[in-house]
Amino acid sequence: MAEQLHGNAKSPAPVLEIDKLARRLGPGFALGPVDLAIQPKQIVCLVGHSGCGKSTLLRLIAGIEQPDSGALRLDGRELAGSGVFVEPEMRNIGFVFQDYALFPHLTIEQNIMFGLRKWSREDARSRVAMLLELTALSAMADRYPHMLSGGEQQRAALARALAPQPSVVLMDEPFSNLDRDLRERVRHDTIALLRRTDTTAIIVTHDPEEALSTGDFVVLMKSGRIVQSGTPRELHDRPADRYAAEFFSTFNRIPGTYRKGRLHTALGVFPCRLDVSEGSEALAFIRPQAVCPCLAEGALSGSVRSRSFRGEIEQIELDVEGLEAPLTMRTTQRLHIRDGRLSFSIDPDTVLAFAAA
Ligand SMILES: Nc1ncnc2c1ncn2[C@@H]1O[C@H](COP(=O)(O)OP(=O)(O)OP(=O)(O)O)[C@@H](O)[C@H]1O
Repeated sequence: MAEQLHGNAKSPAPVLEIDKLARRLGPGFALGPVDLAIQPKQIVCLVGHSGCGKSTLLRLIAGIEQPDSGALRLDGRELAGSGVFVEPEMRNIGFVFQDYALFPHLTIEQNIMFGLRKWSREDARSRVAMLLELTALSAMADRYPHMLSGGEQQRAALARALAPQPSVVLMDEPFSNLDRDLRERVRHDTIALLRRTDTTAIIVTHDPEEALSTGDFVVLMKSGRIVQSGTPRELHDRPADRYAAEFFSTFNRIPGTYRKGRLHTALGVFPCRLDVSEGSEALAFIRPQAVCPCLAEGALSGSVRSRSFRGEIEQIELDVEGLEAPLTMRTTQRLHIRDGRLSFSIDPDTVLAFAAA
């Protein structure tokens, strides 16, 4: 009992509960069933390649699409499922569209005010003033959307979504319309604003790095299903399968044979747990940064095929006896390589193993 109480104290009731939600779109694509629980104040990144169903899931949560089956609860209230369907405008959910979708004929202040028609005039005015201030748009309150830069429009769209104090804000690729330099800054400011306002947010992105650096919790999708969800570190360091591993990182894939809890390869023997029979072929996934140059001559060495200096790091391709493909190494060290040969070691803690099939 004590354990249960402790467990409850650690994880508060989820804001949003998605229970076996499913939706078929035409003959070619089926989403789900998807299960997900989102905690208060969490920033969740929904990530995956184009067409995996991220936007469909977001639209189902928003109520723009109706599910074929499953249930959706927000703050314990049923939004969809068992004959219930709450219309989008009654859901208490904010939405920031990829193209921001600001009303062109309204000023920025009027855009933010739009969702507050049921508020008293005084409360609405003070809420809008506060959001203009928080998004550094006070000086632009009377401008129309086309008179704002891309970054400013993004902030205005976020302020409009936050105005009615939604339980959750959904953002569909909110940074993809911005050029690279601006994207980094706008992303930083957006996350800071979401944190300052204690907002629960679901952000869709197809960029693995953006997902890892932005989300408290990352949900990786493929073909309408969730492949893995967890903290950014869990997904990066302990991917559930090859797909998840290769989505977030590049690897050297080294063939080997599985025997007695170890993977035997041309680069050494690595302890691992695989659900395959003794003697099966398997692959060691070795990150380029886990291949470490040794100054002294070591047991492992290779001849340098190519070097590519990239500023902070150098990438080196090595031909190693026993390996068909070159081994990629990334190092921050400044190396003086003599005779075209380099000794190296492998950090075994970061090596992953997967069945070959
Ligand atoms: N109205 C529709 N009718 C039929 N198929 C659809 C419809 N809307 C989307 N699809 C298909 O459903 C799949 C998932 O689309 P969705 O927009 O959810 O993917 P996504 O992961 O958000 O992709 P992207 O990153 O490119 O926006 C795609 O294959 C798409 O072609």
